[in-house]
Amino acid sequence: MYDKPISRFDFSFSKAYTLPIVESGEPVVPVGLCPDRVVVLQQYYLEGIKGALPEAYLREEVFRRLVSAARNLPKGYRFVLFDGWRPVKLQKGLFSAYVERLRSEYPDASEKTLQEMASKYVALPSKDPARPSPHLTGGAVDCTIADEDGVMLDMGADFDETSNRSKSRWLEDRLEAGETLSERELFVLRNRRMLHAVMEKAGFTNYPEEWWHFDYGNQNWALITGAKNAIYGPASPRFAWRTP
Ligand SMILES: C[C@@H](N)C(=O)N[C@H](C)C(=O)O
Ligand SMILES: [Zn+2]
Repeated sequence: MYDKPISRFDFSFSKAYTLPIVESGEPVVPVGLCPDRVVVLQQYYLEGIKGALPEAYLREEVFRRLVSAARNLPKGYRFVLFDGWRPVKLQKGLFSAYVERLRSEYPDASEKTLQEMASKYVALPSKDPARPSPHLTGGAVDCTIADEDGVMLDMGADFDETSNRSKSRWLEDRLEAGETLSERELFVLRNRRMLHAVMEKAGFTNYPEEWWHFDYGNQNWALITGAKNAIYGPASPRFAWRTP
């Protein structure tokens, strides 16, 4: 069970952003209404990041696919959703916070270099209809799995950890290189494979630098699946009284 290796993909945002988008017009819906399968833990709201909201939102089909993926988890297990749809203000807040962190680590690096480095872990903020940041489309999901006690599985790297350990294939690569993994690492490998397998079965693709980030319907997804176009451009939930 869960012994299929996580596949390799040579991903690049610049390639993904060249793909056409044929917008489906599907609504962006709240996620908190299916807590037996998906627990919402809005990490950026909890951390007080500007633009973050207390509820999570996804395109309707993405939400349905996430719920259907949860049905393939072991009994009592659920998804924990750290983030879904993002307003551009939040994408900008995350990007600039990370650029500032990198600036203090690399004081001599140019602005262009810092932005290139930052975009490995936070997509460039953009609501350009031809190249939107993935989370602005409502088609990107940052998630993990919790067991029947509500404890998150050990994935070997924290959510949003900016290190090599976050690579989805971190342990696959070490195994392929002939390394012997510890008991804990074998457990982590099985947990990552479980997450990957259930998400892939539900039609999601994974961003190879982050074990927690999955896509459906946006340009990242179109690049990895070979679909001729993405179906989600930038979108927003309907807020009658507020524009985020
Ligand atoms: C910030 C992180 N959780 C994430 O979602 N990164 C990807 C690259 C993104 O911003 O789309
Ligand atoms: Zn993400």
